[in-house]
Amino acid sequence: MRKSTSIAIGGFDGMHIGHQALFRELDDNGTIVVIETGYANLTPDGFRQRYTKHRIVYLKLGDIRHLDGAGFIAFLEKKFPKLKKIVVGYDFHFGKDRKYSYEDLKQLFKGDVVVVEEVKHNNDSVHSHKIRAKLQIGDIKGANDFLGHNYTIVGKRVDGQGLGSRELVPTINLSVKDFLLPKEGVYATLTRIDDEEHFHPSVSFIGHRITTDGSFAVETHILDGTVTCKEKAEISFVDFIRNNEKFDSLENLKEAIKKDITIANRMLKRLEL
Ligand SMILES: Cc1cc2nc3c(=O)[nH]c(=O)nc-3n(C[C@H](O)[C@H](O)[C@H](O)COP(=O)(O)O)c2cc1C
Ligand SMILES: Nc1ncnc2c1ncn2[C@@H]1O[C@H](COP(=O)(O)OP(=O)(O)OP(=O)(O)O)[C@@H](O)[C@H]1O
Repeated sequence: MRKSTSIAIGGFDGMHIGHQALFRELDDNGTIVVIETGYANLTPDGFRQRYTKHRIVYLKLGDIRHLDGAGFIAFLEKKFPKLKKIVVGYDFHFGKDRKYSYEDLKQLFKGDVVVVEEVKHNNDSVHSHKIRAKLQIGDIKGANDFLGHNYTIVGKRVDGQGLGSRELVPTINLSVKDFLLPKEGVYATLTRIDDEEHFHPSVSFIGHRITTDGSFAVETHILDGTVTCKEKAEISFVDFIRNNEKFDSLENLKEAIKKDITIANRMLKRLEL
């Protein structure tokens, strides 16, 4: 923090293409200042770091929300004594009742204030809350376009019913905390197991297993061979395949899963072209 000469400020949940436009304005000693609201569920915990090479510093909203414009600048200058440049987006607001904007920053800060113009995709303004809404309706492609990367979650391996490998297909079952889960259904995905470097093509299910025991599960079936997962896996969503369904028999579920596998293979193959 002592060395930081430029900072970008915001919530930055998702690290989407709008956020990345701000980061491009940072110099080599640039720091991303995340104001933590407690609502981050696209990139919770330390997950934002994987989407940037810049250092990230976290500030609690409660520590700064009471400050007025001058107080906020004084706070930043104390924290970053070498600060020369502040980067924010066109709609950045801060302080009590979000009363202050980039205009105030420009008036109060002695250095440069860079205001990044609205980043849009297909004429639609990119924002974290819209990405959440897209995931909740299963619009993976739309979410990924806004993110500029595949939406990715991490989970701890847990035991399943054991039914998959006996009667259907083997799956890695995951317990996922803190990440927003896309709507219930079946997805073409890429899965990284434990600390492996590469991702496996996979087909994943999120939802209540209404055909079997009714309980909620996040599971992934690996398409390129037999694997062992010790601790954790990471699922990267590529496309939506179908809704969660209740089948009359395990046979019918098995048939549906076979079709899912064919569709997932086709969707994932397109990536290699
Ligand atoms: C590709 C795929 C699609 C699935 N689709 C459904 C579904 O539509 N409805 C459902 O109730 N369960 C579905 N499941 C979950 C199965 O019910 C689950 O894998 C099975 O109960 C075995 O669970 P286990 O891994 O805990 O043994 C699906 C699983 C996979 C891998
Ligand atoms: N589409 C965008 N174009 C340009 N700047 C943006 C865009 N979205 C966010 N920013 C800027 O990035 C910083 C972080 O903003 P913030 O965390 O509020 O992102 P957001 O995507 O707007 O989130 P939410 O949807 O939850 O409001 C702010 O300085 C904001 O002005």
